[in-house]
Amino acid sequence: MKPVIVVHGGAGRIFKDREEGARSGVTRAALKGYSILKQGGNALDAVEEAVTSMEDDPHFNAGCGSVLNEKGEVEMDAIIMDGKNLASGAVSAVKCIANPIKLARLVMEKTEHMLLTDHGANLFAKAMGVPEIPGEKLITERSRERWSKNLEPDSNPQEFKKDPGTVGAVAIDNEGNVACATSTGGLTNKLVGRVGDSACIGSGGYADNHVGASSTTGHGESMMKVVLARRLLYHMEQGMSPVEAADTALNYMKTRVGGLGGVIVVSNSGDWAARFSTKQMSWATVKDDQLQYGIYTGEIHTSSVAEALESK
Ligand SMILES: COC(=O)C[C@H](N)C(=O)O
Repeated sequence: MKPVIVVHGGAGRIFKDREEGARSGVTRAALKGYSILKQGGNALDAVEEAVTSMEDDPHFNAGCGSVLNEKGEVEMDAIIMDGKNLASGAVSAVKCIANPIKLARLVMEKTEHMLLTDHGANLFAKAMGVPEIPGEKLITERSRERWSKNLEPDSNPQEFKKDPGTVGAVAIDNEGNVACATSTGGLTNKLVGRVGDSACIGSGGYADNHVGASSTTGHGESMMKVVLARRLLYHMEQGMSPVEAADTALNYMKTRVGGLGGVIVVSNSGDWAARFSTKQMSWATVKDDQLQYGIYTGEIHTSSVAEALESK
């Protein structure tokens, strides 16, 4: 099987001054994940690496750069899933951790559980030797500014546009295993303790070697109502292509509950899609040593991996 990776850096509205940062952040993440796959690495390692790269990038609403809750703190959600055996691990409302996706992987691999939340997730991090960092280190000037303007959370899902930047990745490796990973700071001014789709299996992501893997972004409560990540894989099981399945699931979410969002997906035969019902979503993919990326509907830039690495 030829390896493929697809990543997203969040659906919503990306302000002009953030576009270049979002494009280079998603391409960097896709190239990092792909280089693991090219060296024979597995899909789980590739999606973890890609998401870690975007958690560390302050352009995105995940890890450093996360939006702030009503009390001005960062609380993050993340999930990772292995399509080989349907194992998955997640953390929700976790604080003071640089890379929630790594903690989610530890939940998957080192516990009998699938989701640890809030204080329990931090206790587990401590037990695993994951360093706690001051919460301030995750806060950027921009997220503080947006919080202090007291922007309401996006209670109207149809106008979902304020907090792009959730990150995610899906991949298939040369053994045909698929995996997904998703990580977010959630919604600005959310209530303390609010858990969104990105920590919930089937909503924020799903991976099954029998069909493929998906990672989602958008208005979390809407995505949870329609179980977006699993829904689109069902459509593929029913015979749709990744593009048709993604559009059908997004359209259902829009018409049924009025929610907007975006998805990335890779099938177990290596076909992929990056689709969104919001104005924008940053995404990038590498397949056959070719990088493609974009932000607006219809925008697709293409270059070889070699060219892309040279210009980095
Ligand atoms: C683009 O923003 C998001 O994806 C937010 C995330 N889905 C949440 O509701 O927590």
